[in-house]
Amino acid sequence: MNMNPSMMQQQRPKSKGSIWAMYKRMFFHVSSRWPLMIAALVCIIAVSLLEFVIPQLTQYTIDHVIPGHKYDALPMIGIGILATAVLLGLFNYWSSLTMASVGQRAILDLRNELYRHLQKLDVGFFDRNRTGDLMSRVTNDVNMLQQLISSGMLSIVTDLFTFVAVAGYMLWVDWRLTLLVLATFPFMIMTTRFFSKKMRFSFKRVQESVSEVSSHLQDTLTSIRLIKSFSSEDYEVRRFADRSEANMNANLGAVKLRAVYEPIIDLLNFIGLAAVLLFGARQTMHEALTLGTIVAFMAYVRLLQNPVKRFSRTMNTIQQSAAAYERIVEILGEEPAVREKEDAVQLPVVRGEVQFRNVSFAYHNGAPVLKQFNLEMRAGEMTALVGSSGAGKSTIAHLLTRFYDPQEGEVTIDGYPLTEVGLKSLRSQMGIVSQEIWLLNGTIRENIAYSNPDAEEADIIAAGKAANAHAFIMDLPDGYDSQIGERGVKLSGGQKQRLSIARALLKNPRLIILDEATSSLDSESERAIQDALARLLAGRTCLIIAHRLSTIRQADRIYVLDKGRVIEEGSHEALLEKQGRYRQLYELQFPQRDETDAKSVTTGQGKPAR
Ligand SMILES: Nc1ncnc2c1ncn2[C@@H]1O[C@H](COP(=O)(O)OP(=O)(O)OP(=O)(O)O)[C@@H](O)[C@H]1O
Repeated sequence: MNMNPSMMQQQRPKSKGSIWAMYKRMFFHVSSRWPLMIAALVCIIAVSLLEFVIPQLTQYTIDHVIPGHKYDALPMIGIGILATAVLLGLFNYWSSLTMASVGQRAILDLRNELYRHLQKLDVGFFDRNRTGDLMSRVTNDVNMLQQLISSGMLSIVTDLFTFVAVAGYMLWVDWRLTLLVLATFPFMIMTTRFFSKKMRFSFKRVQESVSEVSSHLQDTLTSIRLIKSFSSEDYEVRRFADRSEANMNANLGAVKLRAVYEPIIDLLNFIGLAAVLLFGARQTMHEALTLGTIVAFMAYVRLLQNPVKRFSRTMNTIQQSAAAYERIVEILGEEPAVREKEDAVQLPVVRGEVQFRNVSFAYHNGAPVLKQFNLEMRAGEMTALVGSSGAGKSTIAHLLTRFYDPQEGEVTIDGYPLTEVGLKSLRSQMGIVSQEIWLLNGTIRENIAYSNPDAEEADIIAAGKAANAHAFIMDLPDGYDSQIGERGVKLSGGQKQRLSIARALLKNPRLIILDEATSSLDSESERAIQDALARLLAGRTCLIIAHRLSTIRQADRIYVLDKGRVIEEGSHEALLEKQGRYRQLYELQFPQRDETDAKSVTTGQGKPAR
């Protein structure tokens, strides 16, 4: 079941996505790099102080150098301005560099934290959320924060420092003129507060629309064969265009807000400037101020307004980051439903005795799948599950691997409840060969060794041979180093299956879960797979989800399921004799075969070595 990003938000408690919380978390990520931060701060202070020098030199030139005809002071003033400009450049360069390196490190940490957290979440979480949306959060949303840290954070600190220093100095020079300028600030704060909320909302829409685009890409590019086979390219192009347009509209909405907000701040700045000019001109005419002071004061007003103007632009980045941050904390705030207890027992090597006791289970918001379900698997035996599609067979395998926890009842292995044991110690003893074959982009060797990364080359080849895969692997141009493509697209169905068997063999698990493929293979590869499977199953406890009854005649115990309940149970022969559901299913699959024939098959011939 998929849900869009806004659905994900409705489900969760409202996250504390405030700007302060965002800064606190980002500060936590950079706190260990305090020497670099102090270096950046020193540079910032130096920049702010140096900003004063040029207006001071201007005032000195107008008030003293020009009236006094001090020609010999001019070269020194020129050198002073040049030196200040060079130092300003250097300190700006150092502060940008140090803050960028601190910021990039924080982003790296955050992205890794997010990915680590995603890896901890349970399978149910991934059922409910779209891969494209999650990808967009880890890439696009984290990138948004990158902007905040590398440029936004620096400019806020610089601007704040400059603002306080300049305002303090101006108050000292002429408090009345300064108060005139500062009178416009409450209006700026009100305007900023008004727009910041709207901007955040608008940026959230932008980020969500990006995630819609990303989800669509993920869905369709991974299903390109489906699209081609139904000739639905044009349909998908139209759907993509709709999502792209929604993204464009969301972006335009954000731009519109910014386009209104910035001119309002500029207007307030001009009002402040005009007030200083008019009042200052009067004072100068009354000779209460020197011409140099008023010129220098106008420069200070600019210095004071620069950070305000810059801040109004940074606001954009801050709100964009805050919207992205909200989407990131939504995931970080998500708790895994399947969790390992702190005092979890590390499971010793198991015999493989499994019990399902009164287990009831439903998927998230779904109808009950298992109701008061009981099942027993004996160590070293083969237990098979049969039943109509949707009866709950794969669900039983999911509960055994603890991909999900049941709402009622318990599942135990060798008497240990699964909820009490370490997840790694449980899953490391299980091998899953599923009808949906999970392969990663990479080489054949990497895919086989995924179950045991420390495996020796000889073991990998032995697994390949035991899985009847060695011959086809050696026929490939690069043998075990051949690339198999995304999800193994370069391999046939049967080859993929044999690779997954080789991977399970290399793991050498105590317990095997075989969710049998329904796909019909040609008889040669079917025999190759059956042989490989027989080797995999030999000597282990096995749970087989059978679609073809021919493969489970040799099972020690067969459970027949219907709508999440066991309706029959026993050996193949006993179940055939019952003349119940199993027999019905059997006759459906083998319509020509009579009972005697069926029995003769089950009692010997064709039974794989176990
Ligand atoms: N991840 C999931 N989220 C929600 N519902 C699910 C999920 N997986 C399965 N279901 C539902 O649970 C029920 C049992 O599914 P399950 O896959 O266990 O059946 P099955 O017996 O293995 O079927 P089949 O033989 O077709 O593979 C079905 O109704 C299915 O729609």
